[in-house]
Amino acid sequence: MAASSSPPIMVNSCTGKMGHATAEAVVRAGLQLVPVSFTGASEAVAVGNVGVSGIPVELVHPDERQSAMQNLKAQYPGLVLIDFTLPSVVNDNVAFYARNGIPFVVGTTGGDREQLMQDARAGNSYAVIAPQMGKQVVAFQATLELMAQQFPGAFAGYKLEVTESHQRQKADTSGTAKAVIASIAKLGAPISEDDIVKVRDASTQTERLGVPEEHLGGHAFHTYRLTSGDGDVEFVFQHNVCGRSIYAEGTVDAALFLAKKVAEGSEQRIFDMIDVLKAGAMR
Ligand SMILES: NC(=O)C1=CN([C@@H]2O[C@H](COP(=O)(O)OP(=O)(O)OC[C@H]3O[C@@H](n4cnc5c(N)ncnc54)[C@H](OP(=O)(O)O)[C@@H]3O)[C@@H](O)[C@H]2O)C=CC1
Ligand SMILES: O=C(O)C1=N[C@H](C(=O)O)C[C@H](O)C1
Repeated sequence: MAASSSPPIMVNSCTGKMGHATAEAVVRAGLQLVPVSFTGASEAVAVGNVGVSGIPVELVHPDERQSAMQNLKAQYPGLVLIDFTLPSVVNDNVAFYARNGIPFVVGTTGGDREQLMQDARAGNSYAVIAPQMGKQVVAFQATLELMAQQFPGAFAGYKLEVTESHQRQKADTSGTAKAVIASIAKLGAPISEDDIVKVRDASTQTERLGVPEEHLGGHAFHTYRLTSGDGDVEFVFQHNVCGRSIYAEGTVDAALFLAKKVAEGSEQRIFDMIDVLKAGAMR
């Protein structure tokens, strides 16, 4: 494997909101953005390319991606892929990356997560896979997980209520919320993923949750409320994010971390963002 502390980075898809923000963060970090991006079959492809910080990035239709991949592997040794696509295509993409033996970072949520992990493992892939890339939110997740390990059942008998609010177009239930309830379940207050309340309408977002009008198109407001059986005690954990730069910066950290792991020939090959944070690899 090519050793690289400064790997060429390809972002799929630069036509999407997170993909574009991440590609911009790659450029901001002074790293080499591969000027090619796999994208969906929508009309965006008709445009042929998309500009990222003034760099024209060629768009590749799913039908063309295998032949493009051959060229990219030859042209960009040490390549790291980043995937911010859609829950409906993430499994197919991960299987494709794994088949091609390229290290990858997956921020895309949803899809069949068990299958996704299975495909990454079957390909013996180097990968960072996480539903949340924002450093401080990852630290919160890590803290909850530590609390669950140290004090399992500490919240037994408590009732958990979870609300997540995102931009109208978000198809799936928050992957972060799903991960957080898995930790809270170990603390003794389990709920089903179906019980997570999804808010997607603008009036509830602005009037009830306080989402600023200008961030209706890009926000992630999460509230986890734990109430004791008798109603006398309440804990509320909340993280409210406007915009996408917190995730884009964290994703660049993940790509650099992964390139280092490849260069070291690390035995562990699959990581999450808690691993990246613990390694002190988040700026
Ligand atoms: N881990 C984290 O920290 C974060 C994760 N996310 C997750 O990232 C994902 C993307 O979110 P967001 O950017 O808002 O979504 P968008 O809808 O803005 O972008 C999705 C992009 O995927 C493209 N796409 C569709 N099919 C394919 C394909 N087969 N190959 C490559 N690209 C394809 C679409 O292109 P086209 O229009 O041509 O179909 C579109 O540009 C979601 O799952 C979201 O939950 C978001 C924020 C943070
Ligand atoms: O789609 C988004 O925007 C986000 N998705 C991730 C999730 O599903 O948890 C992370 C963050 O909430 C933003």
